[in-house]
Amino acid sequence: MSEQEIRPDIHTTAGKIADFRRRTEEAAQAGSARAIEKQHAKGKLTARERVEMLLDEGSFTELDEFARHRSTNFGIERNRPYGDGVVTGYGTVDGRPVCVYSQDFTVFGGSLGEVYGEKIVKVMDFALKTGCPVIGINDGGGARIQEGVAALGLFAEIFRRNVHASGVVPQISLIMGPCAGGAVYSPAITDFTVMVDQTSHMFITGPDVIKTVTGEDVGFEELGGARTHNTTSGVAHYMAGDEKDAIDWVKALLSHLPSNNLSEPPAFPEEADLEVSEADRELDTIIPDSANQPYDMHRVIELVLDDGEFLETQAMFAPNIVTGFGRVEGRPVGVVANQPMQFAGCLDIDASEKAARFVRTCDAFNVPVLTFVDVPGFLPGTDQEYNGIIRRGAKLIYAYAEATVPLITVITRKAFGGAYDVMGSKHLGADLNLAWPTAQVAVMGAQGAVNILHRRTLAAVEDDAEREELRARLTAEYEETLLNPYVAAERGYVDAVVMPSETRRHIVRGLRTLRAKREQLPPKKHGNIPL
Ligand SMILES: CCCC(=O)SCCNC(=O)CCNC(=O)[C@H](O)C(C)(C)COP(=O)(O)OP(=O)(O)OC[C@H]1O[C@@H](n2cnc3c(N)ncnc32)[C@H](O)[C@@H]1OP(=O)(O)O
Repeated sequence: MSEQEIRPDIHTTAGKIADFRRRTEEAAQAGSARAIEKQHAKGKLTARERVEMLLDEGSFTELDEFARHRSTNFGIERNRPYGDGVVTGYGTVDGRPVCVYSQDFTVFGGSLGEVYGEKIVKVMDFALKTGCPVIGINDGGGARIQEGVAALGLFAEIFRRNVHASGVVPQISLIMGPCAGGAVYSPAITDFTVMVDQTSHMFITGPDVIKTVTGEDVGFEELGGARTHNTTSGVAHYMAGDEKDAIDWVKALLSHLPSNNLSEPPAFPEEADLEVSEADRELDTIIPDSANQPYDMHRVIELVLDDGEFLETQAMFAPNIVTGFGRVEGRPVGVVANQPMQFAGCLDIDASEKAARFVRTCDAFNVPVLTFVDVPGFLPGTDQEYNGIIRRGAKLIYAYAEATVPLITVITRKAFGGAYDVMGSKHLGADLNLAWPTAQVAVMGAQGAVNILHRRTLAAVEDDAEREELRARLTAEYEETLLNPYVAAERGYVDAVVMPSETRRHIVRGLRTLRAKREQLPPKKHGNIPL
């Protein structure tokens, strides 16, 4: 290749255009061929391949393609790739605008320096100004060591924007490689975090540091892999099988969210058939005769949502409560539901925090919340008490009580004690509270109540058979008096007792009417949710 072909004459228009083309080409191939090969060998896509997969074909407009670092430490000035290791810009997903940044592990291990950070800050500011979601694709070694405090400063600038954007535009983090040290706090502040099984890791301190400080032996996967953060820590909302699965999930998620807090979630023009269908009738037989027998709340949710389609969030974490999105009459709804198949549907710390955050996300983004209740109470135990079920369980009360989006609650079976109050009760501000004839709204179940109320009477009966006969009579008396939905209905605490098969119809009509709902909380700087 001649010297002229490599360096065109930039004193001519043709030369300037050729020079521009050369630079663009260089920017598109910032990582070395070896680094890209290593990336692919790990089953990972490059930063640009991921952006292409996420956005509608041909919709991506890149920003700061020619940005380069200005650092001089440790010889880094000899390597100044265009883009500085992060691809940023905007495009569309299903025709709706989004902003995106994608960390490039093939350049300085995706580590964040000053210029790289400035690029992310710029695209976040752009998203805030234009009111569109930000999707961050994380795959990097955190703060760029050579750039020291400049890198740390830019991380904090990103955190500040994450906080300011919170509740204004949806923020979604895809973790597709390492995300280590303080860098984890940007995804942690965003609304949803998606991890890929085996290839993504999040941790504050890595296995080597842990070994040195605490002596614990733990591998990357066990410490901060996708499974760990989906099942144990609750940091992640979805565990994807591969990168395509992760991106598909994010697209489905976006289809349930508005572009920003001032707009409505996207709706399909559909009119629900309000006739009771065969599928609806399945609900009339779903509750077992025995109060202690579980049933799958997923089925109830599927039978109420359009086409039975439910996008579950945090499915592997705190499975005693189910959260996720679906549609009713073409419009997105958030669903919160106790799951009798896990811990009998009891509320515990993890379930309370999972549901509280979900309700607040729906409220921030104008998504109505449907709550299905079958809760025997809070999970007993010293583990729960010592770890703060009092202050952490309070978050769910807080979330429901401050929510101003339409709230519809359906009590399918148990709604006992404080958990009745917590789970979207009328008293916390729900708009429509329905109960099935199988509902039991009371301070506690029959066995516990009889043991407390009639302990002395029962103890006074010496003959075992006689005592059990009396216990059965007292239990039946309690069940008939209090274990039903009608005491609550008498007081208007439930607005209607409905046939289970008519639930969908009631929800459709309720949501239609509640579209006009306007509610405001007292003006204040901000509340003080028990964190
Ligand atoms: C507020 C935020 C504060 C923070 O971010 S504190 C966290 C600081 N970062 C870290 O402690 C992570 C350091 N890096 C690592 O542990 C590992 O590189 C990591 C991310 C697990 C990836 O491991 P591997 O897949 O084995 O890749 P590798 O080590 O060969 O790295 C590939 C190339 O990337 C480079 N790199 C990785 N992290 C870097 C960093 N933070 N600053 C500057 N360069 C970094 C690394 O030197 C290597 O470069 P090269 O290919 O050998 O030229």
